[in-house]
Amino acid sequence: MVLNPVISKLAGKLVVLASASPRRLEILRNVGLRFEVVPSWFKETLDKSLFKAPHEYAVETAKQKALEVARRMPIKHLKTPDIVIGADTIVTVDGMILEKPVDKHDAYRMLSSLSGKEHSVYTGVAIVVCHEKENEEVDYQLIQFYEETKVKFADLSEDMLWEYINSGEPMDKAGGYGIQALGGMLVEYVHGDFLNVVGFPLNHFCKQLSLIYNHCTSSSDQKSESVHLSLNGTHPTSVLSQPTPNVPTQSSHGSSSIPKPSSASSSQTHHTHCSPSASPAHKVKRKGSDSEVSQSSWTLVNSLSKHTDGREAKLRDSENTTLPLISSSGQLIEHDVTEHEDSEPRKEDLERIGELIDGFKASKALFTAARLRVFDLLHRMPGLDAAQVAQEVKASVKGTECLLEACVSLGLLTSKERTYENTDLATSLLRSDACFSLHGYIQHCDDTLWPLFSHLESAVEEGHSQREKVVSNKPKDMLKDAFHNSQEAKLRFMNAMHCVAKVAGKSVATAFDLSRYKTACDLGGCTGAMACEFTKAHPGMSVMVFDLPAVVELSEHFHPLHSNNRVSFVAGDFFQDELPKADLYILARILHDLTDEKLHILLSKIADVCKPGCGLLLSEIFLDEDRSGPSRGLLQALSMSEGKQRSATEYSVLLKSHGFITAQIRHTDNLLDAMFCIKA
Ligand SMILES: O=c1[nH]cc([C@@H]2O[C@H](COP(=O)(O)OP(=O)(O)OP(=O)(O)O)[C@@H](O)[C@H]2O)c(=O)[nH]1
Repeated sequence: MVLNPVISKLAGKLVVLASASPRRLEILRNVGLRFEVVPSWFKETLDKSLFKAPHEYAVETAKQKALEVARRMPIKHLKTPDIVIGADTIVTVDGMILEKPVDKHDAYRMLSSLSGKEHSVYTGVAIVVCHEKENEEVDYQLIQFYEETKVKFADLSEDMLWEYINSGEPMDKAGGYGIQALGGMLVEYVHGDFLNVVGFPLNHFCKQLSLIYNHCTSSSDQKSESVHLSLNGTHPTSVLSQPTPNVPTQSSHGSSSIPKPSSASSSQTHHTHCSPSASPAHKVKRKGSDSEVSQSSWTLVNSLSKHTDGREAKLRDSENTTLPLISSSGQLIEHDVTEHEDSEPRKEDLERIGELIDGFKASKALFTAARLRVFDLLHRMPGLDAAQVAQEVKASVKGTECLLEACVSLGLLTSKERTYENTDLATSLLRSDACFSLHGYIQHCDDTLWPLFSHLESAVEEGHSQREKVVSNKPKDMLKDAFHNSQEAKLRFMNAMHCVAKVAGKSVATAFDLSRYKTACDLGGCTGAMACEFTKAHPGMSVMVFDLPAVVELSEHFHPLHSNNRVSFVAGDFFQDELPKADLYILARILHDLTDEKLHILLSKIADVCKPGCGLLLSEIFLDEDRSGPSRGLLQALSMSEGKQRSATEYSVLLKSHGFITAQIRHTDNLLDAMFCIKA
């Protein structure tokens, strides 16, 4: 990165964008920053009246978004990021703070209050820098700032206002407009950073990064010094908090201190608008026990499963001496990790490789425990010991004990005095009767994908799926495979699809404002789980599930969906038969598995039946534009038979060739992303 060397300084670091905003993602990705997106779960409900100035609210919200992700990741993702970036954009006019409209009337209220006037757009940004220390603690340092841009709107007629609102664009945008798209037509002038209005003040951000990486934290000693100072309860006076001679002057807002809203964070935090400051550190201590969060003392004691502790201990041993590897013939190879390298391998590299090497063992341990219904059992009868579990699941005591211990190390179970209980994760996702159970999908992975992946080498050599090696019959299509088998196999396959639709359905169904559509058709909608989420999210909408006759026949096994009278089932083959008429078509997890030829046949059929203004909602895993992730999508491609994985732009281009214009894209942080297109 020539333009901004500091971006390249982040290469190799785990940078996390704590935001679901596709615009922030695009702004940062466009400058070559490599990062993961982990949207924040922080609810934007801080009491605005507690803030002296609106930008303080934006900064505090950005901070809470970033900290929530920084705290969650070590526990839920079992990895600690190096940097977490949070942001919050607000619009202020006539003393009011405008966020995203909740519905069309709210959008009308906002846009009419902006008509003919100048307003301010503030984006607050928080950068949380995480430092993992030798003693298994994580120190958090916080740099926060904001940027203001002034925007003047033209006078807006009622017709213009409603046309704009009905385009759907205002709904996920601060102040109810998107300056980068149709909303740009409403704007007379912009004073300040344009990208700040779009959601991220890139220039100011780069300057702050440069302060962190070029001037302030050149040595790890300095970093830890700042932590100890802040933990002593004093205001941070670390290097990060000292304005350096090179601190750029960003704007004329002068300095501001962060007030004390609901969290205790502010009590020790004083920041100037222009200079980066170290916050009182959040100190994370890893324990094998439940989490304990003490914000008031600015000390967070997070729980990490024994998994992390155990794994790190093992890696540290191997780091010093040898890395044990298992050869394909099963022999232990003592491999001197330093033998062929000039420099010692980095701890995080060893950790990453260790995770990859052991990944298959972890998957199979999970599959086996799920198959034996260990999580169901421990939900019904928590606190059993290994012998009792073994008796219930009809397995050996020795094998069961090993499996239970492995599950504890993976964060699926907890153990106390050699008795076992489910973790929250197991309770919510692994019990077969949980509302968001992935049990059926796990079974499918074990039954179908596991054998397929055992032939991966041949698949790579030959360039096609090895499905014929793992199913007795020849057809390559997964659904048809299932339908050539027993009823039980068909139901198992449907159950796998059902699980994914139930877990991802709400995120997909609520990703866009679809209130204008009254009838939808979910093509290949299987059990109707996704359709059901659409009817829940859109009270005025009815959804037809269009799927093969055999699927429709078996769908009644998936109660209580059939009690939802806004979900109906129509039997047919979308390649052969006429498609039902609807205002909105849903294609969830369909396109990635089709050949180009089939895909164009299907899209042409949808385009033919769609009138202008009809919607098409596509839900798939969207690959990063440079195809560097997410791994989930790229790994799935390894087992796909005919289709391919695409980025959001690739899907957009494909749909455009059939007359569908992409209106919005949503990276949901759930199992599936979503794209909303309108027939031109
Ligand atoms: O001209 C534009 N103005 C604003 C936007 C987009 O508006 C939203 C602002 O909302 P917020 O800061 O709360 O961010 P979210 O989208 O909810 O994502 P988080 O997960 O970060 O909370 C933001 O997406 C801007 O990009 C715009 O697009 N144009």
